Amino acid sequence: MPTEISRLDIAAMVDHTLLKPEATAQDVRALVRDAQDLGVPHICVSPSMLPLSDTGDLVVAVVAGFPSGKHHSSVKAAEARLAVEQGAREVDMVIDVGAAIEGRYDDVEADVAAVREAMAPDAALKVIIESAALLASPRGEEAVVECCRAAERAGAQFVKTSTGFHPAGGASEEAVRLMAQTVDGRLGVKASGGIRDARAARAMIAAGATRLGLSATREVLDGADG
Ligand SMILES: O=C[C@H](O)COP(=O)(O)O
Repeated sequence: MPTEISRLDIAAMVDHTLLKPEATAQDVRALVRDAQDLGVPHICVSPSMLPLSDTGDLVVAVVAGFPSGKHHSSVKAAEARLAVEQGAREVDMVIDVGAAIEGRYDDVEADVAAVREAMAPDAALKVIIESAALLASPRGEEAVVECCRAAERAGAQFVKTSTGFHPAGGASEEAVRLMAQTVDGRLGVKASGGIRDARAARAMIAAGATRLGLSATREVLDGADG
């Protein structure tokens, strides 16, 4: 295990995340305070929580088409546009996983492109491919690789493993490694879903993750001390 990955290294990669349906405005205020207290640079929240105040230097990410990805592309695009207008600097969109399972990668690309075009050029787009569901599907690794390629062709800045809400599971080292090999440094790779301790976080970074989506940020960072 690469113990040379320090707490600071991990913290710099974290999107401190609150996407639970029952989240309140008070919970989001606590998320912002936690992020500032823990020294993480980004937070990730649901669209209805915007606009936020008193976020200081925090980069705000908002999800679109979350969590099913089964929204019309124009709806995902409208969510992304509004989020950026309301102060988000990053958008985490969910693909239509069923389209990928059917091998309709051009449709995946068009969906991502619609969202990318709706966003200001300097805002970053992350594309959630629900890697555990794709790896469990008949096309397996091909679907992961082709979705990463579709995201890149459509102009995304990151590929992201998981919503954290899919029954197939969240991030795995296998998925992160495959995604990182596919984008080969041209895009970032965000590992998210089920990362609960420092050991898992370090394993994801060693596999090629450049960003971590965590709701258990405090537990992960506390475990990375020393
Ligand atoms: O996008 C981020 C995920 O929803 C976070 O998942 P988690 O609650 O399993 O850390």
